Amino acid sequence: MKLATIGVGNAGSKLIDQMIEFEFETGRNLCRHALVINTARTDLAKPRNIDGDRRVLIGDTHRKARGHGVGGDAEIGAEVAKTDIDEIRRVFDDVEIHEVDAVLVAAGLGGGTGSGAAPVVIDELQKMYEEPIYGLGILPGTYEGGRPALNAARSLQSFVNKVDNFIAFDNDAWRSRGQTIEQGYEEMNEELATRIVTLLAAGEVDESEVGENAMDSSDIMRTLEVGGVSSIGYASTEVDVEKQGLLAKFNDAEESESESTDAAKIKGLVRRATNSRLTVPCDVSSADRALIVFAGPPDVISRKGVESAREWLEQEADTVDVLAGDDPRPDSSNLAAVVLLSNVTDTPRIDEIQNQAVDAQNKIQEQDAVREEEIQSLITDDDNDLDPIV
Ligand SMILES: Nc1nc2c(ncn2[C@@H]2O[C@H](COP(=O)(O)OP(=O)(O)OP(=O)(O)O)[C@@H](O)[C@H]2O)c(=O)[nH]1
Repeated sequence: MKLATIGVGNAGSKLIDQMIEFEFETGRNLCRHALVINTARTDLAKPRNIDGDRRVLIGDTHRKARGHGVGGDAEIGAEVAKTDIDEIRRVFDDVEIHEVDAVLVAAGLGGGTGSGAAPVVIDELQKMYEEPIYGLGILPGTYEGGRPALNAARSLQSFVNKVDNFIAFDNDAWRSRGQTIEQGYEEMNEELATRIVTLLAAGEVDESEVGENAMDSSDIMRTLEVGGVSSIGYASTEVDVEKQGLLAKFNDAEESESESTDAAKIKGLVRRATNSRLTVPCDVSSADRALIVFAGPPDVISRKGVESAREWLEQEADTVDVLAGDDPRPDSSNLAAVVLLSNVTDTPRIDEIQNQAVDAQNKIQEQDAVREEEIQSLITDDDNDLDPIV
């Protein structure tokens, strides 16, 4: 697949940057266009793989932002994106949209810029292009408190309603003990970039150059077109280079034995990917559609294994809509299986965020009511202090 990628806010920009890094390292070419949008000048300077003219600072003339971010305020995030929409549109104009299959917008939903500005950006993209728009959103951790949860709950709803599919990543599920938050983020970004690029870069190669088992970008788009929230599972294994070289010399009996071992390994890999820590924890059987990409040297991808893995996933996901295909990487020293679970409806963390957001909203309303009462009593006291008119 070929993508135009847009990072909104700090987390969104870091993610796009990390995706490009992973691409370089593995010889892929998924992100044909990459741009980042932010309200904080210092954060905008951080990505290592984005050209200077592909970084857009918004809200620098807004009295509450002034190039320093919006401090978690999603309303200001949305406001500055609307005010500076011409600037954003001007940078979009340079995107050669006919070169890409879809647009991916990434954002941290707990932040003011990510949650507020990203939906405005998506609205604009929809006005400009016919191509599908996918969202990649990071859900804030419980430890961050009510405000990020409230931002996320609101933004999630508008993301899911607007985009063609929303791929979620849960910071809570990926947090490890004994790390600072920053160290944790770095690792999480690497994990997420590995999954998203391995999945979406399948089908980037011209069909005529690869075998009939190759995954096509239209298969991925078909799986995503059901909309809703999606989750991704991943597992990989080292490839035995020696054995690959020896395979051709096997006699018939040895070949069929080795074939069934390879088939079992392929199925085992898909099982491991499905039962691994998913980008957002969910009940696998609630998926509407699913897809498996095998990325690695084509010689080690047993057809029998692919078919039995596909059948196994059909049962697990309780859907007949399961596609499987290869992303041939002849020089790779490992084989990865990525499982996309599309439109999953049973996602406990999303329910939790919604509850956390309701609590936060109630608390804000209570605080507002107390403040209102205090103001009223001050006014009344002031009235009482007035000298009687004689
Ligand atoms: N996984 C991951 N999550 C991050 C990272 N940085 C921030 N987050 C999460 O994303 C949310 C938003 O943070 P930022 O992206 O810094 O905020 P912003 O969208 O730039 O908005 P403001 O700072 O309010 O202007 C946070 O609440 C965290 O949940 C990161 O590098 N990786």
